[in-house]
Amino acid sequence: MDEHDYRVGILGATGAVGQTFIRLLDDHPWFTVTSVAASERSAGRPYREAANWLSGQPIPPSVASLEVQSTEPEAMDCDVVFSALDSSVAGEIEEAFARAGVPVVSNAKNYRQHDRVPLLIPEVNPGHLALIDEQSWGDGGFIVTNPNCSTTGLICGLHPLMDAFDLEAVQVTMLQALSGAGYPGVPSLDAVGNVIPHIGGEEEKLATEPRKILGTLDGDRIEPAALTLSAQCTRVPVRNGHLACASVRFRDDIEAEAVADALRTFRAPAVTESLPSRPDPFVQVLDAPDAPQPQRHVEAGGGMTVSVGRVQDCPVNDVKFVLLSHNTVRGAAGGALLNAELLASEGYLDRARADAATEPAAG
Ligand SMILES: NC(=O)C1=CN([C@@H]2O[C@H](COP(=O)(O)OP(=O)(O)OC[C@H]3O[C@@H](n4cnc5c(N)ncnc54)[C@H](OP(=O)(O)O)[C@@H]3O)[C@@H](O)[C@H]2O)C=CC1
Ligand SMILES: N[C@@H](CC(=O)OP(=O)(O)O)C(=O)O
Repeated sequence: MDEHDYRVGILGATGAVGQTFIRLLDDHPWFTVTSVAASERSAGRPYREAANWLSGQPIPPSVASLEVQSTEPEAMDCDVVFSALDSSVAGEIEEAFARAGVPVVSNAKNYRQHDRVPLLIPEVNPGHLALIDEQSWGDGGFIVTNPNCSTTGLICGLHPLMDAFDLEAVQVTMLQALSGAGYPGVPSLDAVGNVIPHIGGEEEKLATEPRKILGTLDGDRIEPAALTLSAQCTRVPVRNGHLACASVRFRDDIEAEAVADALRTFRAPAVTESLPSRPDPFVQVLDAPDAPQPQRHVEAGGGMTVSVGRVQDCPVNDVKFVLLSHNTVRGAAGGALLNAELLASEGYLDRARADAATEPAAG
């Protein structure tokens, strides 16, 4: 048996992100999917019938035959749940699992701004995991979230710059893929040959989530980073891959070459080294004048490596660049999986399992 060996339940398993979890967890060395849950529309049916499977690869046979459960703690036989629930129901359901002593690794937005809930990218703010010790749902359960998909990609590019320099402000225009809107998502007549310059709530998330992620843990709270960030978010007819056209301003005198160098030489913290889904490199800098492109570069590092190109001096801010990240892998299920791997390697899942074995689950 591996040092790490956990039974995983997936909440919202039939949806687009839930399916990506199932795909990424196939043959995972530490995690085995033992339960899948979704709405009452799907509960009671075999997974292969309940899910409108979107991937070209077949459903892993061990999952295809599982019966879909209702999203109640007592219906799920697992050590940890991954949540890909619709945000209209995620808040209540995730809380019920945490109160029942189950660790919740959530991809939904509901608890991202909760004072005691880490908004986590393992390579960026692994120390924020300590907030878990301040959570008090009962019975050892806890909630950890990953950021919005656009936020995740952008932060992967900004964190090495904040590490190396005194970053003051960021202006970014996001070109966001259709898969970010789930399935079936944006109506085809709105999407094809068009750009929609509004994604509900997205610009607000980009204004707030980075400040928490890049903030400093101060006792039992995060002191938000002093960073000014303004975003414009558009939906474009691309299948996968959110592209960010960004410019950054520093408090010191920094040029494009130094920015490219900081991105190339950044090394993720040692605590991430043993994590199976950790990409290497974390960020790749591409020199071709027409890179990065969603079609060519979105699958870098299995969808976990962020690509940066067109790093240039900028007459308005100091430096500008184009950044590409996989919105449903690095920005959703893959990011959450990496969070769960960090929880495992730092002992949080073993601790929760030990607590669950000694205390009766909440009713
Ligand atoms: N980090 C990020 O940036 C991203 C986050 N997301 C977030 O991930 C989540 C899932 O997104 P996506 O997969 O696209 O959404 P989908 O609509 O494809 O899937 C939603 C899932 O939630 C289930 N569900 C819906 N209503 C209920 C209910 N009342 N009770 C129990 N389960 C329910 C559905 O079950 P059923 O099939 O039975 O209806 C389905 O499994 C959302 O919160 C979304 O915002 C998504 C993309 C990127
Ligand atoms: N809004 C994102 C996807 C998403 O669901 O984001 P969030 O996890 O912040 O709700 C997009 O459209 O690409």
